[in-house]
Amino acid sequence: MEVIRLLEGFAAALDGRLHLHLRRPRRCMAACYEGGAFYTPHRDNDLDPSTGELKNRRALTAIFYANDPDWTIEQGGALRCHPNVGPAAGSAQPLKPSQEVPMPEAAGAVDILPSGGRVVLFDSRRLLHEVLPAKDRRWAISVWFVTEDASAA
Ligand SMILES: O=C(O)CCC(=O)C(=O)O
Ligand SMILES: [Fe+2]
Repeated sequence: MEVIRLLEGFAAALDGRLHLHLRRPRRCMAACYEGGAFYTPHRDNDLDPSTGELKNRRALTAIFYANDPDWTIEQGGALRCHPNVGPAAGSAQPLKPSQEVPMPEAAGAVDILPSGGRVVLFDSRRLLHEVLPAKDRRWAISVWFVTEDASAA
């Protein structure tokens, strides 16, 4: 599939510079949000508070949006990123979700519209993010690149 190859290309280019030892996953996900669907703030990989270990092996999230390229802010569905919250990865004392979820307009939140053709890459273990309610049907194809050793990189 062309989209997956595209995302793999971006991941490989990043790996070439950052030496994350990324591995191609076996699966990808096509997600369709409809009728005001949203996704609350989360990390794609996080520390399990009970064990202090990362919950999975996801290291890099890569998303391709398969929507109208002229998606507008009125259509909702932005990917809201909170780069100034956290990071959880590697932290001995992860914040509790109730402590770390900022107010919507909290310092430094960045909204990315899911415009068709747009590709977003981010650190699965660090970036707190959410999907705002989408008024129109919203497609996203996601690939989570993993590392052999979750503690690596
Ligand atoms: O579709 C998006 O923009 C992000 C979705 C997401 O955060 C997830 O599936 O973990
Ligand atoms: Fe996510």
